[in-house]
Amino acid sequence: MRKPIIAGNWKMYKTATEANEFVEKAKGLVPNTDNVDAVICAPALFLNQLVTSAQSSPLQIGAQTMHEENEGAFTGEISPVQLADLGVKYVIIGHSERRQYFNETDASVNKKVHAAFANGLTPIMCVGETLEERESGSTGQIVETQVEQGLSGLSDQQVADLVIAYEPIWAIGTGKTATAEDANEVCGTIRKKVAALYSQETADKVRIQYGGSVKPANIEELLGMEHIDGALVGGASLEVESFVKLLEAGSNA
Ligand SMILES: O=C[C@H](O)COP(=O)(O)O
Repeated sequence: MRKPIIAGNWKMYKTATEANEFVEKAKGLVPNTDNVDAVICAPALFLNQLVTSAQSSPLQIGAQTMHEENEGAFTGEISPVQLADLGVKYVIIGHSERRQYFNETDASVNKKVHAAFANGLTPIMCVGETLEERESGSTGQIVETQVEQGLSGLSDQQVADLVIAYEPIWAIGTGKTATAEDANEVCGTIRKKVAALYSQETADKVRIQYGGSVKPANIEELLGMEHIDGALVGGASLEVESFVKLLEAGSNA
């Protein structure tokens, strides 16, 4: 059985003070980690302080993006070496907002996934279709291509260790959630693609999250689905109370 992973993505929200207060409060409330992985992906500015504050608690800290090079003249960017040095464990790669506003492509996502592994970070690789793509019936083909290109050149072990987040773009921050059945169907398509590219054994190990308007009211149904192993959560991860409820659902899944 795959261990559920609930990851909050704070995006560009919270001040340093608010971020600290959240982690101080949340870290004592994270349920039994044998049953769920709990991650907060915070703005890069706060990673240092949050890793320190979450130390020796089950809460793990992740980044929201990174550059693919270890170092260099890339003004404003943050490297995998710098993240790993801080003690960051996870990094979101290729979130749809990065693809849409910062020109990230499947090719750059693939480079970043390799760079994350090379530095001991676990990538949360995001895939998902637009509303137009869904309506034209090309969801399966879109996510299969994103998976194939994003994973290109990885070993079986690396694929088994990474996390894939399926986020239909039309469901992000809109209050519209894919039905649990629809989300499960696409997560199943992703797993089947991993099996075709690697092996059934590897596909059975990779954890696939659903993301898009996940909240305490809908998480249980989503986690009850065969191919959904967790959630990547924006809005509902900003308040301790709702984040902890999501973790509890993960722990009981
Ligand atoms: O990374 C998280 C997703 O973009 C989902 O955001 P949301 O839960 O606010 O819809």
